[in-house]
Amino acid sequence: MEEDKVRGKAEPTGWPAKAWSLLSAIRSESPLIQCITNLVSMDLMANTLLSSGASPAMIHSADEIPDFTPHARALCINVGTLSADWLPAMKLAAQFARQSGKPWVLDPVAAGASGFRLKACLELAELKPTVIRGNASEVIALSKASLGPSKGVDSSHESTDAVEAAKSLAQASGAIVAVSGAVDIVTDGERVVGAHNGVPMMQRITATGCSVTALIAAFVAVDPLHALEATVSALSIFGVAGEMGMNLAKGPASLRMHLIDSLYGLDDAVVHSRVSITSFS
Ligand SMILES: Nc1ncnc2c1ncn2[C@@H]1O[C@H](COP(=O)(O)OP(=O)(O)OP(=O)(O)O)[C@@H](O)[C@H]1O
Ligand SMILES: Cc1ncsc1CCO
Ligand SMILES: [Mg+2]
Repeated sequence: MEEDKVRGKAEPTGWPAKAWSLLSAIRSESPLIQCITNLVSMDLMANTLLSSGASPAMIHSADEIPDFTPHARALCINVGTLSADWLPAMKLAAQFARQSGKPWVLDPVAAGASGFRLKACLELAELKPTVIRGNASEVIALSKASLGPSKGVDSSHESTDAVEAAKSLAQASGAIVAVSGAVDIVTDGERVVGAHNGVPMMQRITATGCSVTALIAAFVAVDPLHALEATVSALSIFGVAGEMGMNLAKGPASLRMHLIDSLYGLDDAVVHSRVSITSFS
């Protein structure tokens, strides 16, 4: 009973089967995912996508976007090391993705850290992202359109503190909103679903959040009509890879390696026994 309150209601609809079928689709279709991301995350993000079976391309020049973006199956935009000269390319890519009917995912890194960053994130959120994924502090800042308190790129809040902020951001933007943390929360503004996988050590590796945002783009690429289900599946699968990796890791650096290996090696049996997704409403 007590556990039900904390973890949500048991899910009868076969989430592990859904997560496995989407991961299998990524492995067989190898969707091309364009990433415009920060300078810290490029390596881990590209390797996360490759180990899932997707095909990453870290292409950010505005000169290339008209030719390239329409060929990508999905786009990931991350503002982590934002500067004024990158923002127009981000907006242009988002517009090309929309025009070509492709999903795109926004990671509003440190949205509350400065006025420049907050304004940029709010402008990007107006370009109709399919999914917005941030940590709790980022989602609260974006939802309230206000600065901090912020530890920069790390969260000062728990994901469960951000449920109402996530719902109102989803309603205002039309996006699925995902809040990462000990429990990953995903909402379309009405439904709220939680993924309970992962290990705390994942917070000790920079860019795990950025990388799971790109993984969400790959999951949404293979099931664009069910973005909420694809988003929660991606978060759960990444968490399962973290759990499996943690069995072999000695600390953050080796977890980084084993997480990638584990994502590559996930099989039907592990996914079915480990994926833990529940509905909150
Ligand atoms: N306490 C925790 N227990 C289990 N998993 C966690 C925990 N905290 C974070 N995670 C997982 O770690 C990953 C990164 O989430 P986090 O909230 O740290 O993102 P972030 O702050 O955007 O990270 P970054 O900016 O470094 O990319 C997610 O997959 C999330 O589920
Ligand atoms: C550490 C850091 N600083 C800007 S982006 C980034 C990666 C994690 O978001
Ligand atoms: Mg982040």
